[in-house]
Amino acid sequence: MADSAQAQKLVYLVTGGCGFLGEHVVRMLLQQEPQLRELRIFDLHLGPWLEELKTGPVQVTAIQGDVTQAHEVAAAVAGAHVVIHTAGLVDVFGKTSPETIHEVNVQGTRNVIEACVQTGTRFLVYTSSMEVVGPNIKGQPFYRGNENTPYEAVHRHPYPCSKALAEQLVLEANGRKVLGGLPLVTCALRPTGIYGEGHQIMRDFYHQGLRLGGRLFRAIPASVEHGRVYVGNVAWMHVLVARELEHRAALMGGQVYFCYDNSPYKSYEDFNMEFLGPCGLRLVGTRPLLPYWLLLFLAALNVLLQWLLRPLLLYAPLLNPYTLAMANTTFTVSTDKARRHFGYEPLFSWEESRTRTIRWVQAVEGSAR
Ligand SMILES: NC(=O)c1ccc[n+]([C@@H]2O[C@H](COP(=O)([O-])OP(=O)(O)OC[C@H]3O[C@@H](n4cnc5c(N)ncnc54)[C@H](O)[C@@H]3O)[C@@H](O)[C@H]2O)c1
Ligand SMILES: CC(C)CCC[C@@H](C)[C@H]1CC[C@H]2[C@@H]3[C@H](O)C=C4C[C@@H](O)CC[C@]4(C)[C@H]3CC[C@]12C
Repeated sequence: MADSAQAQKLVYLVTGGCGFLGEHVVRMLLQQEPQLRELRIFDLHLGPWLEELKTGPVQVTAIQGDVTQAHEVAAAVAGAHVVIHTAGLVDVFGKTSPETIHEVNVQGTRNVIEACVQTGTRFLVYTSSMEVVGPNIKGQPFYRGNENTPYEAVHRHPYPCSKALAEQLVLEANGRKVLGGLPLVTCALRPTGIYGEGHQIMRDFYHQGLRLGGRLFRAIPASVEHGRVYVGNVAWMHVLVARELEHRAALMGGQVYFCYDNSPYKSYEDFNMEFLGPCGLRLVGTRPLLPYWLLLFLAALNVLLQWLLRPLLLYAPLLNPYTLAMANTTFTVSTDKARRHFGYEPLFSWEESRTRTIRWVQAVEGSAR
């Protein structure tokens, strides 16, 4: 991002820095970005682990704030060289209202962009999602596609709708003049399903398997491929993009990149078993135990129950028509755009990613006892 004369001069801001991905981005920056002077971590909920970071050579500034509040965002952005905007509401289970998802993901992103423009920050990296592309509502497969693969991106669910709108805002902001007259340089990273240490849904599946006597029951055909990428590699891509945006602004500005690594192409459940298997769980069935129409019926029933129970309690199971469509539609990427544009190579091999994730699940198991 800068030459050696600027060593230890840079100020970075990570929004959502206490989330699953955000924490990995924060730790990766501290390990891999020697030019960092100050790292600002902006989140609605600050984690206690931030304290341990404050003893290192880089000034770590924790900022409790809300991306929907423009003044809070502007105060955090002022004076930062780079903003990595990972904050977002990730909800495909109906826990939050569509309005709130829109407010956080779209208005929050708009606030980040405006803060960059108003305060003179020139480099903005946005964490988008594969869901900006698909799977679409028609359930059409996206088989090992890349950033240029034609695909009918049609969304109805609030989460992908919000991510698509926010990504569009970020890309359109590329080239806008920021305070001081220089152009804003933006780009968007689109992870597929992220896994690794801290992945809440993996934890949920693990606990569900324990409750079912060490078994999970196959619901999705093994032939349906679902793209997955290790969190450490996604974090590494963010760090590299942030570093290279200045030098390669003409090439990278306004671009989108899928996040990828060497994780194998598998179905969602078979992929999870790469970690849950060594932790003692078994996936029962070589074929789905329930026919698809019955799963669809149960998914629809869950929506009805969620609606009926809403006045009393929050019922938000993993299975609903949207998550079923996500898991049951092939969506995998195969691309080298990040390597060509900014020299990305995965920092963690598949074996390392797998070992680290298994170790983490085992630690979750230990702490649950
Ligand atoms: N997890 C995945 O598989 C995945 C895949 C693709 C893209 N993404 C994207 O990556 C980003 C991070 O996702 P994650 O899985 O780490 O989710 P996460 O929920 O673990 O992290 C999001 C963080 O944003 C913070 N946040 C939420 N609302 C906020 C607000 N109003 N103001 C400030 N901070 C707020 C949360 O407190 C949390 O720490 C999101 O933008 C998500 O859309 C995630
Ligand atoms: C049919 C059930 C038995 C299985 C349900 C699995 C379901 C909870 C999983 C399947 C696919 C998962 C999503 C996918 O990995 C990608 C993303 C993109 C990201 O932006 C947010 C998370 C999300 C939606 C995953 C959520 C959990 C899903 C739907």
